[in-house]
Amino acid sequence: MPETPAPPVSARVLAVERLLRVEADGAFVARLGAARRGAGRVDAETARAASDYVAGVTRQKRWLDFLLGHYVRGGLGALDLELLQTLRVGAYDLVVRGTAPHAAVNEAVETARALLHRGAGGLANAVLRALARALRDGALPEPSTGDLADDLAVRHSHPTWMVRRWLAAWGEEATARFLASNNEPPRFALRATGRAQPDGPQPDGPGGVDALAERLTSLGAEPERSRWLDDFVTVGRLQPVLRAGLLAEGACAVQDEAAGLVVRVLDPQPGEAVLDGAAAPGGKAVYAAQRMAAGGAIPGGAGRLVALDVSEAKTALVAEAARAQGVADLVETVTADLTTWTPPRPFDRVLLDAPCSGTGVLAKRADLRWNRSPEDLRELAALQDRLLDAAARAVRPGGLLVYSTCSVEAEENDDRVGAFLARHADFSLEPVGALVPEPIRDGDVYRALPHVHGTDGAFAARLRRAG
Ligand SMILES: C[S@@+](CC[C@H](N)C(=O)[O-])C[C@H]1O[C@@H](n2cnc3c(N)ncnc32)[C@H](O)[C@@H]1O
Repeated sequence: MPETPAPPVSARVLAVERLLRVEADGAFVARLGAARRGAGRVDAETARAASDYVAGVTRQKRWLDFLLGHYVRGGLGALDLELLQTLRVGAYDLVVRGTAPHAAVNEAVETARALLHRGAGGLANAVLRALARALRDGALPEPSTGDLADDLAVRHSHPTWMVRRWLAAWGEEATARFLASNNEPPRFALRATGRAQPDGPQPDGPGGVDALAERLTSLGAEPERSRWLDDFVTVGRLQPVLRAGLLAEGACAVQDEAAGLVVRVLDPQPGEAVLDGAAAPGGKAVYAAQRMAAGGAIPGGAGRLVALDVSEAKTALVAEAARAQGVADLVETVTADLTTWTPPRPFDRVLLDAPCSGTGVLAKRADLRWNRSPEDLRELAALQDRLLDAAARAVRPGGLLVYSTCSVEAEENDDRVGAFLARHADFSLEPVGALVPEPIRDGDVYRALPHVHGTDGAFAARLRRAG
């Protein structure tokens, strides 16, 4: 008997199944997506559409639950979990994606029936029709608790404790813009590696960016040149880039412009000894090595970048990226705990891209906002101080230490630099100056903010050791 092929699964059903697993296991959204692909009954387009739903609903769930709570008698707590997720996907379709109400409601009814029973379909129909009517009439419920932090947190779907901190630091207008930007579908930046035309002549533009842009255009990826870096482009969707194998081939690397600018702040030079003390998965280390290689001939083969990370599995990723992008001979990987590691020699430049809360990358890491707590910030600050002290021991007299994070919290950025300088009289803050474009500088330091610069959030400071 020939096997009957399994019926295709709809993107919304697949999204609901994945959302249930996210809630049950706390599994990271991106990895979940990867794990389900290739299961047979789901084609690539359906899997991609489901991933978009999972990321979007995960980001917006506080706002979606607030809306749905107005139309579900007895409250959301009484619903089957499958039905709750189905309603979230339906509400996301309606209020965020702007899917036609008829289609959004029908899809939700079908999803509820497929996963539960007819009755669930009826409830989905009633709830989402009521929501669609409110949307049509411009009468969506708005949070109004009288507590601005709480109201903004619900409206923009963030934890209240985070919003309270940003309000205190930045005020209402900037906070609201930041929150909104964390819910925008992110654009992805790609760094040209000089290998976009491996068999052709030396490509034009820094890092062969023109050749890369040409290839991306031919794939329909619609690249735009980066506003901040002459060797970066941005694209709206990564799928065509992945499908064409450009990453595996080493033709480009996925790296946010904000991360690329940290390497510009480090400004590694050919022939120097450079340490990246928290290197995995290697985006900055590999870019730094490429800048060193592109900067000119290395006298006597001197000049190497040591990429150190505490995680052995992740250090392997650095080596892999260095190989794929053609700088394996410049990058030496080391698996060690930086706080107990003895540097084999003094380094001209040291980068410490510290573990952090990641509040600058909330748009890309859909689940991150729900997995952080105020205690994390305190623990991270203590770890950042220990790592900074360890990194400082590796810097030669007269050498440079660059401290960076992908956080927007002063407690992880400016305050750590201030505390470091108070502990280390032999270091002083050196302005980043023209190493990064003027609009993305903040006094002496580099600070990228998603709602201001359209990049991830990031911070970097140059700390010069006295000679
Ligand atoms: C923000 S990530 C680095 C990202 C990397 N610089 C890049 O651009 O791809 C921080 C890294 O610090 C590493 N790390 C944490 N504690 C460490 C320690 N004690 N010693 C060395 N590395 C550590 C983590 O494993 C993690 O890979």
